[in-house]
Amino acid sequence: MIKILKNLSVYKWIILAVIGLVFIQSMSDLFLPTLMADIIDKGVVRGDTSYIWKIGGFMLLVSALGACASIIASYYSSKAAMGMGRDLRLKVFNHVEKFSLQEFDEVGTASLITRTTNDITQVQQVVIMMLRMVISAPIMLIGGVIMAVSMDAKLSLVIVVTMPFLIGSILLILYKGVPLFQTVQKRLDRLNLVLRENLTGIRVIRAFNRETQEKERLKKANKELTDISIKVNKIMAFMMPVMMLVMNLTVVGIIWFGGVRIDNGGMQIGDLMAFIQYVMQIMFALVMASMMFVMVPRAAVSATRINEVLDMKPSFLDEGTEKADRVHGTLEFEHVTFSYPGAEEPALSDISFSASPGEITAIIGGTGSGKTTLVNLIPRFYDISSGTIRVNGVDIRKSSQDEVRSKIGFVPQKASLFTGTISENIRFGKQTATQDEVEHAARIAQAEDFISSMKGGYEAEIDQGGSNLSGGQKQRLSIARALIRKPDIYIFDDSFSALDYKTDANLRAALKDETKNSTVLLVAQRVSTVVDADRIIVLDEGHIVGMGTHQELLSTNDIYREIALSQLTEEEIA
Ligand SMILES: Nc1ncnc2c1ncn2[C@@H]1O[C@H](COP(=O)(O)OP(=O)(O)OP(=O)(O)O)[C@@H](O)[C@H]1O
Repeated sequence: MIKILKNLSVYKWIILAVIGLVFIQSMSDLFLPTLMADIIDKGVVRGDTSYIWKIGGFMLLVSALGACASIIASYYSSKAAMGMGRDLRLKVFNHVEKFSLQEFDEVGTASLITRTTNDITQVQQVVIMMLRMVISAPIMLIGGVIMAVSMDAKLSLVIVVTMPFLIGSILLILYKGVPLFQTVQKRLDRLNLVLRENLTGIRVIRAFNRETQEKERLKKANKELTDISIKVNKIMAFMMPVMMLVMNLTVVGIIWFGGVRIDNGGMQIGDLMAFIQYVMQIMFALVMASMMFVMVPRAAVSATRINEVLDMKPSFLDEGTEKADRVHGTLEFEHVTFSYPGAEEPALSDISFSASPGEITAIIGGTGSGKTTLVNLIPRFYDISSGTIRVNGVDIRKSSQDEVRSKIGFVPQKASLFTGTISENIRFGKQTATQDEVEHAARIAQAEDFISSMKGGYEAEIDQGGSNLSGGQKQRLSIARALIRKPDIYIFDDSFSALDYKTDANLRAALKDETKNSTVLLVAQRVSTVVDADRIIVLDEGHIVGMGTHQELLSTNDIYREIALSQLTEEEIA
């Protein structure tokens, strides 16, 4: 929590102002009962109206000052807390941006979202409370005790008796409630996860008629969160009644014993009324403090969750400085082995090959053979366990990730687009691209026809996740986005599978010219897509089990022949 609060340091002047204002407000609150005692004892009892007017006016002034200080303090404390929330969200987001996919897998996207939103809001709320109460509660407590004792030390014994009850019951409630806060946040994570899966997977859920089961799943996660929240609130709900009970009993005790003291002539009526107010202030200070004790542990849980993300070191550092431009358009894998964290077997073992400019290297293999894993290693989404990968003749660990990625045009297996226009989505690959470049990329990616048939053409809006486009259209835009960069290395991860055979063939033909000075890595399921490749790598369970041209592999590689025969006729193969 303290670590998170350090983020407030940029607002130190605002905080100092809040502290000053809260101090003024607390002092005026402490001063008022004494003035009231004065009015009663010297004005009301003696019938001195001018004294009542004089002190009454002064009381109004003091309260006005206190009220102004309180309003301005509220404004500035909210400003500091909200500012801190904004900064933290940005900080977490920027930090997460540096993560490799390994860290994403570890924390989970749903949890990252909860941590950046709900957890930060929890901390934000507690900061507002803290700024207001951290100063005023001790002042009111200590000031109240001093004033009460100075008014009547004997009567103060009543507080000494009741206070331990109050503090004891608050501690007991906290002891029961606080451990549950962690569970509340975890269950919120879970609810977010189920919600996210449901909303993003709505088509599949409907197609498989899984609505009922999914509703049940959501109901369960929702109920679990509700149950634990109710449990926590039930415990916390005891707090107020217990405190009010003790407070009211204390007041009854004071009136009782105070009445006796007034009867004996040891105390004046105005003093008793002021005394009651001071005791109320002491009790309220304790109530405020206990509210802090409820909110701080909850926010501390959130702070820990935020810190977990902030403290998470990317599994590899981005320390390389070399320029990746020794031999343009080349890609080399040298004895590369890679295992996912926690996996028993490596996903890729001893992968070696090299590709030169103008060449197409295709990767083919069964599902789960490691094709996507292999291409994900090139932009350094994951770091390899051993071996070397060279892009443009430079070891990717010796260059910065930005440098390596700037040389790559990556088309992922699942086309993901962003809200915005078609041309904005294509320009995602190169911000500075001209309209001609955008159109050229779209033409090569065989996207021109469908773009021009859309209302607004290149300025047509794309819905969230590209939901108003077909799978093949999304795929073509995602290809255009990579082409526009004119990179040294093109990576197509099974990017042609959503295209019909004709478009697939046209696209590959158009690409040939475009990629003369680059190297192309092409993951494919269809043999027809890879027949013209200069080199086909056959992957099986993470191993290269064959490498060569279509014809070479047909005669030498059983696995490749099997794949080819399952898809093409004997004539097509020949
Ligand atoms: N993020 C991950 N964490 C752990 N294991 C993973 C992860 N991604 C993939 N794997 C495992 O690595 C292996 C290779 O997966 P990969 O996605 O590379 O296969 P693929 O050949 O691309 O398959 P497909 O053709 O179905 O896309 C699989 O056994 C898979 O279970």
